[in-house]
Amino acid sequence: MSSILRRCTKLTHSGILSMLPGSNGRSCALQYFASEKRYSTSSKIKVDLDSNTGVAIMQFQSPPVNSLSLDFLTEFAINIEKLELDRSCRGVIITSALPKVFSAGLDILEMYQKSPEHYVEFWKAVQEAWFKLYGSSKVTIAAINGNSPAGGCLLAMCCDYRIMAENPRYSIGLNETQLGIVAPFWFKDTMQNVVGHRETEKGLQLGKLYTAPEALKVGLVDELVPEEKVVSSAAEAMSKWLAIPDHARQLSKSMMRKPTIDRLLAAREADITNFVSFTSKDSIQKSLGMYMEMLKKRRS
Ligand SMILES: CCCCCCCCCC/C=C/CC(=O)SCCNC(=O)CCNC(=O)[C@H](O)C(C)(C)COP(=O)(O)OP(=O)(O)OC[C@H]1O[C@@H](n2cnc3c(N)ncnc32)[C@H](O)[C@@H]1OP(=O)(O)O
Repeated sequence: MSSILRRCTKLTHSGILSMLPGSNGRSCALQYFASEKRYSTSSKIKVDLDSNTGVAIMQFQSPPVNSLSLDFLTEFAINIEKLELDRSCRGVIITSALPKVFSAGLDILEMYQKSPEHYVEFWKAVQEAWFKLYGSSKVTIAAINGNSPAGGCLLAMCCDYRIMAENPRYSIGLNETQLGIVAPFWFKDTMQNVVGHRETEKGLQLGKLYTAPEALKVGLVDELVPEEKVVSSAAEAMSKWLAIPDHARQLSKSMMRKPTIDRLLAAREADITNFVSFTSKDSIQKSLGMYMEMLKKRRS
């Protein structure tokens, strides 16, 4: 990994990168990885695995805002599973290829005016993505280079380490209550495991979107770096995590996360039933419809 950083630094200093369109530290890291094995070319997510370092970079590329649709979540779970089974992969960096947004969270359209059967399928995909990422034995680092509300925040919180762009206009948090919906218990558990009980209680009730500096202060993210350095800093952090023997780190991770995973495993079906009956309520549909309208108005 340090070879990646040395190479990035060399290129930046030599000015070669500045001759490339849209070049910056972020693209340097991406270009380096891109020169390695293209792991997957699915439409919404790109994965490149560097066979020398064992580090994969997963880039979300689903315009306009990387919302977590059924298709996106399915692709995501498949990619994480594939990397999990690949013994040559030791770590995964998750980031966005789109400007200003890491992920806008669950795709609201998947929860709006659809059939109960669709809600079941969608929620199973949300659960599956969480099981795969939260339960991954690999080192997972979120390189958060844009806004990351709700489900986007959940994905980031599932990772072992979070690095966010220090842009104060970017925010992250579980803002579900602002939409009139309630984050399920395992979203809450995941947040509580990151920032503790008190901050989760405040954050969840208020549906708080933390600015990048606020997120650092409460421990929702671990580092803030200039936007162009988010991916290279993630690569740097990754090298520290990979210096620990895999078996010892993996057992420690599993020991910390197993109770949280077991809790959803035991309540998987009930959680789906709850989601479907909650989402199907007229009042919830009304709230979601109004929220989508608000997003559109804000744009115009
Ligand atoms: C008792 C308990 C039982 C359990 C019950 C469970 C209940 C369900 C729990 C489900 C939990 C849900 C978690 C979620 O993830 S909900 C999603 C929350 N997401 C948000 O609130 C983010 C909304 N989006 C934004 O704030 C902004 O888009 C942005 C991410 C900051 C980006 O801003 P931007 O200015 O760059 O882009 P913008 O113009 O706003 O958007 C572009 C188009 O994209 C559409 N869009 C945005 N977000 C979503 C989304 N999440 N899903 C679908 N579509 C989205 C937006 O409407 C624009 O569309 P258009 O171009 O105008 O048509």
